[in-house]
Amino acid sequence: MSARIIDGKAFAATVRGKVADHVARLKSDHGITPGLAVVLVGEDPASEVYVAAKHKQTVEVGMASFEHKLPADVSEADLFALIDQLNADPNVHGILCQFPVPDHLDERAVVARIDPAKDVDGLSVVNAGLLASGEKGLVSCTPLGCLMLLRDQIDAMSGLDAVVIGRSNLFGKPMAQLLLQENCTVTIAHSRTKDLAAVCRRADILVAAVGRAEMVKADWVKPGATVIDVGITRIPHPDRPGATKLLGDVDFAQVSKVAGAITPVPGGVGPMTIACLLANTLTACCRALGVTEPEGLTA
Ligand SMILES: Nc1nc2c(c(=O)[nH]1)N[C@@H](CN(C=O)c1ccc(C(=O)N[C@@H](CCC(=O)O)C(=O)O)cc1)CN2
Repeated sequence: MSARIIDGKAFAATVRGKVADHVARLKSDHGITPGLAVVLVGEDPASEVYVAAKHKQTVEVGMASFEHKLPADVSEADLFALIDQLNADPNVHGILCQFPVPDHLDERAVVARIDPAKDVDGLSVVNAGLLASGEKGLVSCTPLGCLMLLRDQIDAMSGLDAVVIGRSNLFGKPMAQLLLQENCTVTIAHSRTKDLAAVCRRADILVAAVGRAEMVKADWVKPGATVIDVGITRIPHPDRPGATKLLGDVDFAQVSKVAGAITPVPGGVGPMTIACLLANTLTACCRALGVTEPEGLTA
């Protein structure tokens, strides 16, 4: 048996299309252009690529993009002054600081400085608390993207066993909350979980976000399960000197023979992250204006 390959790149394009349609309506009906501000501290090469992609896709869906690049040694006070200015700017509906930030800055303090209504990364304590309470907030982009892919793949998630490997605030915890909201029976597994393979084998939905390349093997997966791979590890390409290759947390070649459906890396979950960031910015803008929110773009 060979698993269905979940095409996250195509799905993300559909999400961006829906966002663009709604942005056009906001402009024509209300004269409003949603705006996203992205703050990049330092020169991490991967972050520069992601921030450039965010800018390009923001403009493509018709939103305003505000990019702020700060030096790696920027003080916390200067970074906070910029965030305060963005919080107060009525043309900015979403704000995010690209992670990781340099070591002298505290990611949690940075997130806490952002107005929760503009926290389109959904990482603030307020938004995490709203999600945990089942109330309306802004949901972290990568878990929201995984939820959209799962809803598209599985007709009835209610009652299914879901295992999330990874317990980060950015991904594992919000992912587990979203699966719980879908009435799954949810287990959060992590580095201290006993017999991780056996725990994973129970899952109808297995979501891997451990950050260890190809850790999830075929005998960890229940036949027919839906497998979502959130890992991205870049390694030197085995056949092409100087080139690199991306690996997920799942051994794709092995697991795709057992799973019912699986996301590839690249082209699975990754593209959904930026698509959901745009969806969150649109949602934040609609809420700020008190106008109808788009359907199907939130949890
Ligand atoms: N403030 C945040 N920082 C970071 C986040 C985040 O959600 N908020 N997530 C990641 C980086 N990221 C977006 O910021 C991101 C990661 C991956 C992709 C993506 O499209 N990946 C492609 C492969 C791209 C490549 O070739 O490298 C894929 O998987 O197909 C988009 C965005 C950390 N920081």
